[in-house]
Amino acid sequence: MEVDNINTIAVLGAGNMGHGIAEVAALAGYEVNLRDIKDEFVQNGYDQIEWSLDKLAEKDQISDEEADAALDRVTPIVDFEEAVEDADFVVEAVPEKMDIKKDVYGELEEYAPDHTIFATNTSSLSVTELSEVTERPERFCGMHFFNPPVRMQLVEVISGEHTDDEVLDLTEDLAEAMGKTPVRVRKDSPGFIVNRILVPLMNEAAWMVESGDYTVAEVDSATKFDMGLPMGSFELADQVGIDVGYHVLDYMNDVLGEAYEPCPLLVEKVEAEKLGKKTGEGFYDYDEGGADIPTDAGSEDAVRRLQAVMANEVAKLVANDVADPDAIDEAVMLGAGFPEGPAKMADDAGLDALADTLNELHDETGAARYEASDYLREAAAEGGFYGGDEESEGEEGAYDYDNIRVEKPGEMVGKVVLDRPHRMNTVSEELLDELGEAVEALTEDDDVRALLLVGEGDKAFSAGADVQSMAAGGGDPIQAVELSKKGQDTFGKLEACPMPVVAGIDGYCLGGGMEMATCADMRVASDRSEFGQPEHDLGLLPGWGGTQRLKHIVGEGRAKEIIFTADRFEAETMEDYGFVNEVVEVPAFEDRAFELAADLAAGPPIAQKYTKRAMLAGRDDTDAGLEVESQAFGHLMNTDDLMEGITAFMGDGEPEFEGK
Ligand SMILES: C/C=C/C(=O)SCCNC(=O)CCNC(=O)[C@H](O)C(C)(C)COP(=O)(O)OP(=O)(O)OC[C@H]1O[C@@H](n2cnc3c(N)ncnc32)[C@H](O)[C@@H]1OP(=O)(O)O
Repeated sequence: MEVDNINTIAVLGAGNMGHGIAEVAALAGYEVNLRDIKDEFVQNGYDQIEWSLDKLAEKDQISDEEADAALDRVTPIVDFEEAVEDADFVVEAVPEKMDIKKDVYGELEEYAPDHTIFATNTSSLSVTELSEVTERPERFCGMHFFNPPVRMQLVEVISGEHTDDEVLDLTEDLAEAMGKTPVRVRKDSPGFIVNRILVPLMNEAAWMVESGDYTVAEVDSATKFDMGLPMGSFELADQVGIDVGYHVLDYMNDVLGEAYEPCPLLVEKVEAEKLGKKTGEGFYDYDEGGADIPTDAGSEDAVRRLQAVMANEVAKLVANDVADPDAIDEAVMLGAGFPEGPAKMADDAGLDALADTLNELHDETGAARYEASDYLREAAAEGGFYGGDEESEGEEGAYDYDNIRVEKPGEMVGKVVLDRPHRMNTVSEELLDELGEAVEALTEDDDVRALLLVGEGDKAFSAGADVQSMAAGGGDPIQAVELSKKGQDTFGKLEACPMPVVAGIDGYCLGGGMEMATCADMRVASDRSEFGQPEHDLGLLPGWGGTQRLKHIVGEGRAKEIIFTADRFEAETMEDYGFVNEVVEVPAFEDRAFELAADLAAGPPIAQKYTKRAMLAGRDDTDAGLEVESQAFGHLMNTDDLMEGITAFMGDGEPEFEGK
């Protein structure tokens, strides 16, 4: 079966995950049978879908017509046979109890057509064990969505022991057709990828406090502000539910052994029913304002310990062939919002140092959880999980980055894609470094004569500085000055790049993202794009050149309006203000942005370079600009490009400039 043969999807269970998955499937154009055991359950799920679709339409993420059409595709059903008899694919999302799920599969096998694929949305149970209840274990896999499915990009596609590869391929195709990013989990291993990293992290946080060496505030400050993770470890445990984390850990403990022994601190919380946010109290008291994490209570020791434990989990997953480091990193960034994956973080920290930390803790405590996996040392000897190959040449020659992609789509265009769609292509320090390097390398690349700068995905060009990784600086003023300078300098490279630069903007273009786009020579935007400098709303100012560069494009009055109001502006308004050169409807946007870049790439490189240089030099000093202009005018007299241009003009042809 191919993904195109899937028309009807049955979603079993209309709870939080079930109705969310049904919504995603309906939005992707599938007929969806949403089934639960009682009318009121299934109706409640249906109402939630309606509410969520309305919200998407309110936010202009879909049109009213698309919302209505998606809802029309969902049929709420209680009768089991009716729900599955015409289903090509079934996603089961009933409660996380082995017995309940097994009963459901018994019934499902009875009524589902032979060709139907079964996928369980379990986050913690064995896919293999569930598959063995059915008569089609080879057409059974895990399809683990994250909560809420409509917003979370990641789907872990898990192979059971008997699953056919074609079934995994098809399930990945289906996840992509639903607009999600699938990550393959090659083995049915407890916690799969994301929970396998997060749950031991929470457990280690608890052991650190249990040992008396750290407080909750110190561990959470280290996690959130030193490591830059979206939440403190305890804050995360409270958010997920301490009981949920505990049950996954308990299962890991059963299957994987002593290294996953739950910390007594977690057990105490579960026994006292202080389960986190949902019960009003966990590690934090939510009647008293919840998590209030100090920005400066972390320490290098605490960070190293948490990183060492995560690195050990990465090593075990890789050694056991569950997933590769890049799949682990992608899954954890998409599923847990980490700014960087745990394998990359561990490589940066140094695997030998992390293994030493584990050894020291093991010597001190004798606890199995600190036994370093053999593979951790092996990977260290090979230069890291990525084998020290981060600098190696990728398909596009030397262009191999983590936060951006460089492509050469032809016609002498160098395309730079801001590639952090899981975080709205926000700009981290690493992204700045990579962008600066890429602009320099592209400038030297003979195959490239114009740059096209775009954002990955359809949500954002860039939503600005990554506030989370900015907070990871712990609010240090000196570091912030340096960060501001780095952004100014990097975008300055774009501005001073001798080639024409086009920014292709589709979606949000905010804060630092707008400051980056300001440094392009021309801006093409889709009609759904929104612009703004929201920094004043955060008590900041546009510190990557926004106070200086924007006014040269829109004038000081408009620049002040944009910065002081911190409002969001539509593409057409920004066209009126002179910021956007051209607004294009969404379907035509990509082609038009490329076409403009390709047009500019066909222009005379030397004249273009000097034009940019003269205009930049003349920005604050017209005489200096005029001087550059006249000198450049003289230089151009001596170029082959001038002859080519004039000959083509006389002969009525198109010039072919060579930059000579
Ligand atoms: C010197 C330069 C300074 C600056 O640039 S300061 C930053 C300026 N930028 C902003 O203030 C924009 C902040 N973001 C927003 O206002 C909203 O987001 C949007 C309007 C862009 C989108 O809203 P919606 O569609 O409702 O999505 P969502 O749930 O808010 O965001 C999706 C995920 O993206 C993360 N995110 C968005 N912007 C940033 C950011 N600037 N820094 C870090 N993360 C960001 C969110 O947190 C969330 O993540 P999760 O799904 O994990 O909850």
